[in-house]
Amino acid sequence: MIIAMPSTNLILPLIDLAPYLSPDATPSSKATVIAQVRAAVAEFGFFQAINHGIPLASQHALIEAIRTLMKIPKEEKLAMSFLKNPCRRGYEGSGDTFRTGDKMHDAKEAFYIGRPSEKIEPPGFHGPNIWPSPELVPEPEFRDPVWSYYQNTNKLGREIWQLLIQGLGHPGDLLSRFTKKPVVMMKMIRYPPFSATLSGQYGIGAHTDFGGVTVLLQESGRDGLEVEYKGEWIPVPALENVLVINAGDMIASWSGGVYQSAKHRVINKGEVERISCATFWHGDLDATNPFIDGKGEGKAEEETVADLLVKRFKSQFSLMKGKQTEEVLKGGLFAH
Ligand SMILES: O=C(O)CCC(=O)C(=O)O
Ligand SMILES: [Fe+2]
Repeated sequence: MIIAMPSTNLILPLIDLAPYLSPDATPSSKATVIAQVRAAVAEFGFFQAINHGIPLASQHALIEAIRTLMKIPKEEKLAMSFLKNPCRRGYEGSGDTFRTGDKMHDAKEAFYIGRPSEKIEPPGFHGPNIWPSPELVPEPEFRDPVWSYYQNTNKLGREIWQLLIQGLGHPGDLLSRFTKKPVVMMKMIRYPPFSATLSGQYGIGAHTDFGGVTVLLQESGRDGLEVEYKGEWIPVPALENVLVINAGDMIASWSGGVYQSAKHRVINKGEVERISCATFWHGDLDATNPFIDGKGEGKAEEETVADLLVKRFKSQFSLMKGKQTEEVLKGGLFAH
């Protein structure tokens, strides 16, 4: 297989979040970080973050938990398939995702959890998470570290949203306008080694994230992520304790194009599997652009978070067997 090699020496900005997040942050140290984040996301749509507040032990435990889960027998994973789940939690098999325009299915496999709620309401969005039975994977080996990391990343996603909001000149607490019960989905991913992918197949094909803030943890040393910048692919190294943060299409649209939503893809060229975890921090299902005070006109401005989620699902699963797609859509399911 011929892989286009990244042809650039560019690196994504690396931002130290401590002067914003630490208890002794001052208005001026916070302003510096707000400006750095605004500049990075306006230019690249992405940045790398250090001193982000997620303990290293929590990151390591999560990576191990994902590795453990992915090793259980295939039929046990398929029994938890997200395609059968009424609120799109659970297991996505290799080959389940196919974006319109792609030549091949993604090689990755994934497992989703989200904000848990007892009731499935509305169908397709909010509901309980599913977990492997403790006999199969004891809770300390999956459920506990995953839930603990989810809470950490959920907290960080909120902070990043506030940084971006302030970068547009609004008070950070504008966030409360669209986050009463926000959709915050976490996708734990395994990319097979290069030798186990088909010729021409990507781990995850080029795409933009469609929603709000994405916080990505990569297993350190397992490179593979590339971000498009002015027609070139910038490789993003997988560094220990460095998170990769990016804005989705909804932020690009809500910000009137100030922030970019950049295309990115993953090719695992290594001879070992690659583990990563992306948290997608969106907003309330009925939220529309909070920056225009409900006065905006035109389709893009009226699109709700729920509309965007459904649209993405339709485009990613367009080539699934017809009947299955219909059933899944009827249930209001969607995917990232
Ligand atoms: O695994 C990665 O490095 C990127 C994942 C990603 O882009 C996504 O899930 O949307
Ligand atoms: Fe992505």
